[in-house]
Amino acid sequence: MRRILYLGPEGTFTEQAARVLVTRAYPGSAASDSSSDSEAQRTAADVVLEPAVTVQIAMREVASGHAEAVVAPVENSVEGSVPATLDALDAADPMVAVAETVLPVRFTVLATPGLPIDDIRTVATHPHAAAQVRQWLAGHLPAASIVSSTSTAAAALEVLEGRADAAVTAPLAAQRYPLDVVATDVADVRDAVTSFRLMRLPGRMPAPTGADRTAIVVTVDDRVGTLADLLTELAVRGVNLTRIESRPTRDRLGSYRFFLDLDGHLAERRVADALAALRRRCQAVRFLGSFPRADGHDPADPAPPEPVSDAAFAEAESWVQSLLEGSPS
Ligand SMILES: O=C(O)C(=O)C[C@]1(C(=O)O)C=C[C@@H](O)C=C1
Repeated sequence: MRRILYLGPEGTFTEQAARVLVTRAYPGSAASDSSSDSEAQRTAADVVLEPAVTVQIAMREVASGHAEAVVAPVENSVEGSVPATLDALDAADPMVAVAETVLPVRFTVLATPGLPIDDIRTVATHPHAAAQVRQWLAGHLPAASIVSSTSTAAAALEVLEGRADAAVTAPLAAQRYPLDVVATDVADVRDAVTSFRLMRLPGRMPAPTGADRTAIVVTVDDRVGTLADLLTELAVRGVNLTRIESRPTRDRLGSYRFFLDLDGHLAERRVADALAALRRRCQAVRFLGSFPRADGHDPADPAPPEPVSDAAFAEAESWVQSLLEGSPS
């Protein structure tokens, strides 16, 4: 039985994402049974979805071989990267992403059964969720203070256990926990989305699709122009940077690692060549996976410019080879 762990408990946005990703990454699995009330939810194809308390715990389980993969939130369009996931990833070397999905994020507010709205004094939720409903809370529950929880479903559990009056949750939580629904479809920013990735130990990489993403994390020297040099290596090879996020290395003040997302697949020459250049330039480069982009291929996306196409790389390499062999072509 292959265990796929997600940020739990049951009823998180991450569970919703895990169901999408598992179906995609493990064809033949049917991860759509949301009616199951068992802790570990069985799917077909020997895959079982299981909640974990934190992403860090889930990644440790994968690293130790006790679980096959983990699904974690990576980035939200309103609040940015999810630091807990980046830090867990940093600690869980090696771990690579093989699939991603993007979900619309609209919240449901749940409360202690029978509690009048005016009596709600504490609202529990995940910090990323809190940041997406601040205006709504100020308008509808101005007297309530926000209590931080490890996930939106953990917040629902806190209400169930009497440690908070209300919780800002994923819609799925309303099906999983016997709480009163105070409001649905809550979001300060209407079209907010969060991206999630399925990550596992390195193995067979997903094949290039023409619309892929490559993730890496780099450690650079603290000197003038180091970041500019790094970005230049990407730019000259026509590699588009879609995200750059710094996280402290935790060694000392002012020391950072950079998480980068690039358009393209490691199997494309320009991407491989750029990573090789970064390997020469940076203190450390860690590969975090090449996988199909959730948004698929945008027909408006231009193909890589001719000087950095795979064909151009191959032609130039065989020209250099011909020089080495003394028969210039
Ligand atoms: O708490 C959850 O339900 C999660 O899946 C986590 C998470 C996040 O980390 O951003 C996922 C989507 C929403 O943006 C809010 C919370």
